Amino acid sequence: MTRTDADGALDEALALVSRATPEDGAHRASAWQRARETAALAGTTVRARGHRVPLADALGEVLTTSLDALGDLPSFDTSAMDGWAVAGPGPWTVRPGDGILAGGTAEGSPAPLADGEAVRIATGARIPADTTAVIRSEHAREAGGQLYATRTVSTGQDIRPRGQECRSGDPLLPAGSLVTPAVLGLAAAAGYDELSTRPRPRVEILVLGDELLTEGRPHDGLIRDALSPMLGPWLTRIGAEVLSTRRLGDDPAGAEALFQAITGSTADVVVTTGGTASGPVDHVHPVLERAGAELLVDGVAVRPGHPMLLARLGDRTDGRHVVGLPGNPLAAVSGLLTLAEPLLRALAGRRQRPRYAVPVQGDVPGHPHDTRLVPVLLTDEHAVPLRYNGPAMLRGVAAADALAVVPPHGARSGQELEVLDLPWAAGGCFT
Ligand SMILES: Nc1nc2c(c(=O)[nH]1)N[C@H]1C(S)=C(S)[C@@H](COP(=O)(O)OP(=O)(O)OC[C@H]3O[C@@H](n4cnc5c(N)ncnc54)[C@H](O)[C@@H]3O)O[C@H]1N2
Ligand code: MOO
Repeated sequence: MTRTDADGALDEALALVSRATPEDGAHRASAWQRARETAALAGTTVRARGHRVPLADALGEVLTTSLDALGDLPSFDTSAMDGWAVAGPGPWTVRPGDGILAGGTAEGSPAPLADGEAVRIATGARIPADTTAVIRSEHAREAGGQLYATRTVSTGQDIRPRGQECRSGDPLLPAGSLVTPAVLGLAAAAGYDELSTRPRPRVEILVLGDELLTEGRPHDGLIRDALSPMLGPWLTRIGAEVLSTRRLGDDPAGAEALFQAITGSTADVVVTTGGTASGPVDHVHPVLERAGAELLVDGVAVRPGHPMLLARLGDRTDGRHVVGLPGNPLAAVSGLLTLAEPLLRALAGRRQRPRYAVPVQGDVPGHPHDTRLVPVLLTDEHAVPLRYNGPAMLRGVAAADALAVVPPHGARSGQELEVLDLPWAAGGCFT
């Protein structure tokens, strides 16, 4: 998408989502799918950075330039099998000595074969000049210094010719490709030591709340902070570089610290938890307003998680983003999947996750107006909803493979529901 297209689409999305005026005045919530699109578009408009990194550090990043062949692959004619290199029709006279092994030789190229000559050769070894075929060891018999084929030999068999996979300069992968373990292997095979990639988006996590304990059992109205241990690893799994996770209080000093953290952060995305609702110590909205942030999403018609928000500081191309996750733990997961993941994927230059649907097992109750995200187990045939899916509960999601997207009014048994794989349950999670 060009900048202009992306800008236009973002404008359109924003016009639809912000400041909607429902008759009941209930909220200005974005529709769930629209909120995801807005988050993705917000990331798309940010100008891409690039860096060159050693191969291992590029895993999970996206190529900023195409991966072009630095030379021919294979770079020499290669034996595909252990056996014999032969020239011309048999039987052949066996060349004395150890044969040709994979790897370099002190003498450089192996000596050419004379017509009627055979030499032992290993898989991956260089083919001597004038070889016409390789015969697998199990398809030949050696007797009295002569080699006899036990099967018909066709010209060129079991020889991998130079350049079979690619010629120098051939594009192996386009810019924008995700660097997977297979890409690392290909890049190494092609002779690369470094790759040009887009750095992972940097994220800072701010966990708000005075009632949070960092160790021991909950007691006396205090609860354990469930989000600090969860969000860093989760965001890392979806491709972010997590710079820090800090806890801030709900008091005025906490609000000031939040303002300083949001305005002074060097991260591409600040993720906050808690303080998104309208309670007396819910500081996120006032702090964003004071910071001059633009609210791109202010509430989403999804349960749990409806107070989630997305804001931008600065302009579209260089701006930084704030994702405000609700404090209820499953509501925070909902915000992570609805806003943080699409934004981070776009900032990383990755395509959005492919959408797919699975029939649900059993009727699933719906919210009258809002989408529900419900933890499910995936079987070969069904998405099976799990209990303990309340906003304050992690028991369901901890046992789940995915979250099912349940439309307003619910779903009937067998109805196809979109599912959002959790990063550890789906294939392709290597970061
Ligand atoms: N008057 C209204 N009240 C509430 C609304 C509303 O629309 N109007 N929305 C409710 C919904 S829905 C949610 S979700 C929460 C969102 O609350 P906040 O984002 O402001 O979060 P807090 O009030 O700070 O905390 C809510 C809840 O979550 C617990 N919490 C917070 N942080 C953590 C943590 N790190 N680990 C574990 N649990 C955490 C906190 O103790 C509260 O129980 O607001 C509703 N209220
Ligand atoms: O929707 Mo709240 O987000 O119920 O937990």
